Amino acid sequence: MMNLSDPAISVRDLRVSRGGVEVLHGLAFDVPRGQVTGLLGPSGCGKTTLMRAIVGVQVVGGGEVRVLGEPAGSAGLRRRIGYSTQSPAVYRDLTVLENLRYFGAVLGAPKDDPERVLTEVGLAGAAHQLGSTLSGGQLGRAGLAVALLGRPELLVLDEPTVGLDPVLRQELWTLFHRLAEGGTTILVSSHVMDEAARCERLIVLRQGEILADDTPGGLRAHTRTTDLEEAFLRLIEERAAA
Ligand SMILES: Nc1ncnc2c1ncn2[C@@H]1O[C@H](COP(=O)(O)OP(=O)(O)OP(=O)(O)O)[C@@H](O)[C@H]1O
Repeated sequence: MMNLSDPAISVRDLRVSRGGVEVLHGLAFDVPRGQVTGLLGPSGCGKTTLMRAIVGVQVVGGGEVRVLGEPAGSAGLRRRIGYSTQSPAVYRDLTVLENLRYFGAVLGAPKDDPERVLTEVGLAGAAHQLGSTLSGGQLGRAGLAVALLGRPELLVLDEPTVGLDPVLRQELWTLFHRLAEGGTTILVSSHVMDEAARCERLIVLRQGEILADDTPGGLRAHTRTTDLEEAFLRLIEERAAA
């Protein structure tokens, strides 16, 4: 049995190779429940690979990944995790609403869930548009809507705010915090450090290693700067000096 105080995600000595090259070099960290944890780091540092390992679709070379008390990839976790990727799988010849009804049925989500999630991601106005006609930002939100179907306990969101205007970005962050207040655990990646301030906890990755695992406040205090972009640079300098 799992305790509510147990971490939602627990990673130990995780090693992953892609295309014959090791891209995650023995990561270890926990993600607390009911919080928004940001996975931050530059393009190519391994964020997507790490998320794939957590949702159980990545072959791992070593180590342990436990999610909601079970080994990553367990069949029982399928409906408990919502995952949105950077290239959302949305059928182009179905409308947004038809897509959500289809995925909702596959997941066994409540009948009115498609309408609920459409409103939550601000896509109700595009409900009857075909997948093929969506803009990049709309497509991303459609993928996010799919991830919200069935109210999963854990949301793993790969760069969900890329390409969105500031108003929409703000709305999505408000949604993430509202979901977290309701007990949902959220792991969200971003390559822009200004989004770090919106997270309750941060895991900063660089070249397949963890540079920091802290709160935004802790990171600012440790690096003696209020600017998280600057904090990132100081962490790199610190690592180089060590
Ligand atoms: N199929 C693959 N074959 C070989 N190398 C790969 C493959 N997929 C990813 N990589 C490499 O693994 C590393 C980590 O990639 P990953 O997609 O996890 O990074 P990321 O931090 O998510 O980047 P981005 O923010 O640009 O999406 C990169 O160096 C990438 O080039």
